[in-house]
Amino acid sequence: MKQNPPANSYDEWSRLREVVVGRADHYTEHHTDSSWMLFYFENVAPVLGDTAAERDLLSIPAQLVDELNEDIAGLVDTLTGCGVTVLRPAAPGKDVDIRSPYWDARATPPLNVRDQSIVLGKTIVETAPHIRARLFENDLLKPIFYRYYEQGGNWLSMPRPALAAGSLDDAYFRRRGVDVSTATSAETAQPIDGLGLEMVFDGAQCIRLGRDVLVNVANTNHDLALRWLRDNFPQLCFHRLDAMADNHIDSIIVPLRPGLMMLRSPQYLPYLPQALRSWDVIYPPPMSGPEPDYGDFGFVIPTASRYIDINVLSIDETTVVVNSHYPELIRVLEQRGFTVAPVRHRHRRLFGGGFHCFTLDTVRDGGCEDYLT
Ligand SMILES: NC(=[NH2+])NCCC[C@H](N)C(=O)O
Repeated sequence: MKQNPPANSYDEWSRLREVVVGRADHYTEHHTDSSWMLFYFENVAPVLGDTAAERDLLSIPAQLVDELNEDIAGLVDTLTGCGVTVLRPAAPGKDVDIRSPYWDARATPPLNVRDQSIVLGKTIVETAPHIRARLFENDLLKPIFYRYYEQGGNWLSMPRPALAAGSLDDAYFRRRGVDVSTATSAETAQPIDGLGLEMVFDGAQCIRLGRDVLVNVANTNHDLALRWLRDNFPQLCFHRLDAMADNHIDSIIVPLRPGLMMLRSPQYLPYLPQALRSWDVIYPPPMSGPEPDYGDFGFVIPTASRYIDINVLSIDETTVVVNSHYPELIRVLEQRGFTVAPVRHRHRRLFGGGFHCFTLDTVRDGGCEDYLT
């Protein structure tokens, strides 16, 4: 009988053996409470404007969810066809409301499984959610995490944040003179006496390069998490990227193999550790296709930027899964000698993620190597 391997995932590019692919069943609402608004502020503020505070459940047309699920099925088929074992979270229920002593929220399905966990070598780390609606999302991955634990892997969790009123830091925006009061004035949670800013952090704020891990730190919530990572993983070298983005960085920097990365634009080079700046860079080509037209669906808002399509998933150092709706990038990668597995992903801007976000690579061949010296 085939023995399941323990988790082993140190980088973003070595041969992929096992991966969790998220699921979007019943993803027909965004609960736009203050924690959601603050997290997606850069994406949604230009569209929502001052009306944000009045909206609570923002509905997503069922047809778009169905199409998303078709595209995810295509991703699963492609990965399976490439010899990768695909694992899926347990099925989320419909209209699941969750409640803590300080707030309530409509639970988010486990679609962007990159966000609430990070695999650091043989250890699965559950991170500390920013968005209240996501606090129990990982419960649906626990069957998988137990499987790896039983194979001898380690499993850690950052302290679970209360996400009470006042837990989240808006320093990233204050530094830039951006007024986030449309997000924060919509606060409906209760405070906890004496609790200040908490440790709050998503796995997708990290990019793994073997022994070295890039960590985007944009505020005190994230700084607390960086300290936790350093204390718990003394064998790894965490590089602090100072506010390179509001939170996730996997639509900005995507290492493709040692010595080669994709980078959103040269303006991000100064944020990177010196050793990485000498890597060869592919800058994403302009997209010629039109933006999807959602006019017929009434009110839909983007939770990802137009750069979300650089969020590719590597199967190995020469094979990448890329959105078939971005033929310009496919061409550039092929010219550089990559084999591209194209997969259709129509609604990537509506659900906050591309193929890297929708996946959690639990087993890859690579080890704890030093690729920076
Ligand atoms: N792991 C993720 N969910 N990453 C998505 C990052 C999207 C990024 N904030 C953008 O708008 O481009």
